[in-house]
Amino acid sequence: MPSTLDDFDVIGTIGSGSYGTCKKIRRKKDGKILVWKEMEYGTMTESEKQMLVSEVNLLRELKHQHIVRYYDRIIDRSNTTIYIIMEYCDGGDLSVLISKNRREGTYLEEDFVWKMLIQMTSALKECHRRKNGKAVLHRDLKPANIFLDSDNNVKLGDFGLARVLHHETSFAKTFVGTPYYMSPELVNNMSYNEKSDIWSMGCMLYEICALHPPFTASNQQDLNKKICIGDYKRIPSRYSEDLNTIISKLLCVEVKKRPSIEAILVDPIVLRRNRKMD
Ligand SMILES: CNC(=O)c1c(C)[nH]c(/C=C2\C(=O)Nc3ccc(Cl)cc32)c1C
Repeated sequence: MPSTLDDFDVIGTIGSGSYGTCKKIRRKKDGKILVWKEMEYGTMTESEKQMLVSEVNLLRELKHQHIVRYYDRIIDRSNTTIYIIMEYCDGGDLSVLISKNRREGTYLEEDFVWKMLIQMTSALKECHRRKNGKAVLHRDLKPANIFLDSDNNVKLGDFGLARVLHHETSFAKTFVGTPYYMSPELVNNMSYNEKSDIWSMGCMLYEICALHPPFTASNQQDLNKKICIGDYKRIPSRYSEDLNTIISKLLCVEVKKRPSIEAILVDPIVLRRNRKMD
C-alpha cells in the first residue's frame, strides 16, 4: 500500500540544501521516526521528471548498512512536489561536525577518520556495483551528504539525484557553494566516472582531518589550477603517515593511477587498519 502524506506527522524542518527541504517526520502507524526530502518538480521538463523517477527507483534498490535507507516516495501533484521518505540519522551530517571542531579548535580522532574511510568505501562499493547495467554514481560527495547514526556510523545520503537536479531547467540551477571537491577530469570537462567519486572521497577525508578542503582559492580559476596540479598541504602532523598516504592515493590527479574502490579495500595499509579495528 503506497504511503500518503496523511500517514505522517511533520515534527520539524532539519535541513535544506540546493535540492530541497529535509523534514523530520513520525509515521503514525508505529511512531517510527523518519525524514522526507521535499523536492518541487514543477519547473522540470518531462525528460527530467522521468530521470528523477528512474533515480528514485535506483535509490529503492540501494540497501546497505552505510547508505541512507529509502522507504517510499509520495508525489503530490497539487503542489508538484515529490516527498522522498528515508531513514532518520540522528547524528546529523558531517559538515556540522567539521564546523563545530573548526570553531572549537579541536581535531577529530584518527580512529574516527579511519572509520569514515572504511565505511564510505564500503558504501561506494555498493553503489558502483553495477545494478541492471547502471552504476549509481553519487556525483555530489561532500560532508553535507554524509550522515551519521547514533553510533557515528556512516550513512551516505542524497544519492544520485545530483545528476537530475543539476540540469539547467531544474530549480537547483543556481550552483550552491564553491565546487571545492571537483575532480581534475571534471575541471577539464571530461566525463564523471567512478574515480571522480574516489577523488571526492579523498577531499572529504582530507577535510575531516584538516577541517578545511585540500584545495581552496579566492576564485574558480585559481581553484581549478590547484586541483589540476594536485597542490595541497599534508594533513595535520597529528595524523599518521599511513592515513596521509591513503588520502594522497585518493587525491591522485591522474584518473588511471587513482585507486578503484576495490583497490582501496585491499590496500595493505587499509587491511592492516581494518584488522586493528576488529
Ligand atoms: C542539523 N542537522 C540535523 O539535525 C539533521 C539530522 C539529525 N538529520 C539530518 C538529515 C537527514 C537524516 O536524518 N536522514 C536523511 C536522509 C536523507 C537526507 Cl538527504 C538527509 C537526511 C539533518 C540535516
